[in-house]
Amino acid sequence: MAVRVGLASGASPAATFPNSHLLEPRASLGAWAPPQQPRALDELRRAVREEDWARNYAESVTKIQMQAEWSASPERCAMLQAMASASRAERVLEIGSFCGAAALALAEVLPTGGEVLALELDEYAASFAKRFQARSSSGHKVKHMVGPAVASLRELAEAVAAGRCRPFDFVVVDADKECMEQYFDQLWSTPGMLSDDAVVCVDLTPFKGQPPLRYVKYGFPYQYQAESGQKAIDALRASVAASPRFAAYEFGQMLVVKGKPAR
Ligand SMILES: C[S@@+](CC[C@H](N)C(=O)[O-])C[C@H]1O[C@@H](n2cnc3c(N)ncnc32)[C@H](O)[C@@H]1O
Repeated sequence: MAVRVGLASGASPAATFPNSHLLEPRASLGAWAPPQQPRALDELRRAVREEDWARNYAESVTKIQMQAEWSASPERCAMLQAMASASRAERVLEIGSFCGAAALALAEVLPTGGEVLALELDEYAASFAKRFQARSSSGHKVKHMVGPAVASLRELAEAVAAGRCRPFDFVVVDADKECMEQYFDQLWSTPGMLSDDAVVCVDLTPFKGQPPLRYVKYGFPYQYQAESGQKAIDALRASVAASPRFAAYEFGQMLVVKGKPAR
């Protein structure tokens, strides 16, 4: 009868073929690993965390007091990537792109020829995004429009009407809460702005993306304060739920909306 000698028998893992590689000193094993390229998106996230956003605002580098926490988390990016891929999106619009974490993540899953158009109020945030897009093989798919999103959307509506802009398949609304319903209405009321199967994701996180912050001079310590935006969030939720035009789902702090097919 053959005697089976396995690890459970107490044999040294290095004493049995083909485990001889375990005898190699650790340092030489490293030679087998391919060099790890840090992803541009990881580098972007680190740089956003390390940036002094309070000082940028104090020194008028940015228009509003921004916060590193606004940047899309790996989980949010993965969720957006999964939805955009599942809906076979080619053209993506992001309203409120900050330093471009979600825009770059979405660009990574778009097919060749796909495009992410990132709308952002602040020039500094947009140029921050461009630095990291330049280091990514998908970065060329991201284009920017800088300025108030209401004005950018109006410009886009004109371009759509003139046939200079194709409909968007996937939209992320993640800017100020005050105008979120206006952005939503601009998207759905402009003929040709959205494709028939478009998916629109609206961020529902209170306080996120809210400008400008008020500096409260009374009390101690002095601090900046922002509106939570909760009223605007509730109003959009209610109007979408009441409309026979939409099918909506809520998850991951987002309202995900699709148009219902006409009967
Ligand atoms: C929560 S952050 C966006 C995060 C981003 N989606 C990401 O993936 O990291 C909100 C952004 O909206 C921008 N924003 C706020 N009000 C805006 C407006 N009226 N027009 C355009 N952008 C605006 C802010 O400057 C900020 O960068």
